[in-house]
Amino acid sequence: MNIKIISVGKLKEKYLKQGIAEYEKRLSRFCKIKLIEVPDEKAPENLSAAEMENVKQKEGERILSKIKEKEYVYALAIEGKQRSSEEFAKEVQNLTTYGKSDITFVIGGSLGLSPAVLQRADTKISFGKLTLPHQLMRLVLIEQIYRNFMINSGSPYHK
Ligand SMILES: C[S@@+](CC[C@H](N)C(=O)[O-])C[C@H]1O[C@@H](n2cnc3c(N)ncnc32)[C@H](O)[C@@H]1O
Repeated sequence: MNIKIISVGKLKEKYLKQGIAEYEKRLSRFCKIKLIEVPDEKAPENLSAAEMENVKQKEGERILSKIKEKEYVYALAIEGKQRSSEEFAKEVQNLTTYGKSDITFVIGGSLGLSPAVLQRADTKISFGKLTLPHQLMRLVLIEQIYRNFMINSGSPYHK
């Protein structure tokens, strides 16, 4: 299975980098994992609604340029569908059973994902109603992907 995580902006915090590197290492025996960062647009406080849409659109174009047609895309979105970890693990397992072995996760920038990216996505997944910082979201997501493999292999990691 090939897993790709596309996110916006450069990861700055050392503690997040270390956490993500740890899960990347753990995942390497289950799948090929690729983390892609696309440049973010400056988004100062005083942007108009149109300017905010413009930021999302530009970041969205960069995200879309990294997605191939064969990829099954999960857009991370607060308003998406919530799953339990078990449901999420089963869903990903089913995708591979039905021949979808390229799975891509997309995390938006500070203003979220553009309508074009949401439209391209095959599904939207929510990690709850709380807004998580987009950089922290990467760590939360990669841990859940690792958890998927642990659940599917019957490991006691998942209790
Ligand atoms: C700071 S949030 C963007 C907030 C923006 N107001 C929105 O509604 O998308 C940055 C990104 O992190 C991801 N994200 C944050 N919280 C999330 C949650 N609870 N569930 C799923 N994705 C989340 C989404 O991809 C979002 O685009």
